[in-house]
Amino acid sequence: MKYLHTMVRVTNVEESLRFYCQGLGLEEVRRTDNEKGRFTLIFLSAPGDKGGEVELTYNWDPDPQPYAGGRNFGHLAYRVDDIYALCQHLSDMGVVINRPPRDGHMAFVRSPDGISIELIQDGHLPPQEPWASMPNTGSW
Ligand SMILES: C[C@@H](O)C(=O)SC[C@H](NC(=O)CC[C@H](N)C(=O)O)C(=O)NCC(=O)O
Ligand code: NI
Repeated sequence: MKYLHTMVRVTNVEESLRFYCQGLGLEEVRRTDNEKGRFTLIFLSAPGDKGGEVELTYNWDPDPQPYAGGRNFGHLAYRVDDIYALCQHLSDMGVVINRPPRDGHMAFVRSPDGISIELIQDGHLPPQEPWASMPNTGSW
């Protein structure tokens, strides 16, 4: 058995690609438009990591039920090279750093649709300003 992907439903393709690609650095590997089902699937993966993909599902017609994550879904986790630089980049793009990387090891942000994303850097780094003093803005 091989892990393939995690599917998340998105309400806005452009905003989602701005977050997942321009923000996190994922790349679009393929896309399918389904005229009959009236939806688009966009598969993203981290550069050089053909293992786990994220499948963004965009339904062309608004869903009668707003997408509200159940407590049974936790997060998508990525190992990153420089957690401080990535969080600064995301913050500069207007992404809220819900849980700043105080210990230089782990941070949490959310996608435009509220999907929790865990960022992990191997090895603990000393706290670096300003993240070390940044309030924890998330409800974790
Ligand atoms: C391509 C393969 O990886 C899929 O996941 S297709 C699964 C299929 N997706 C859809 O029909 C997308 C549109 C649908 N309205 C939706 O929002 O899911 C499917 O069976 N989806 C049902 C599900 O619960 O995943
Ligand atoms: Ni799928």
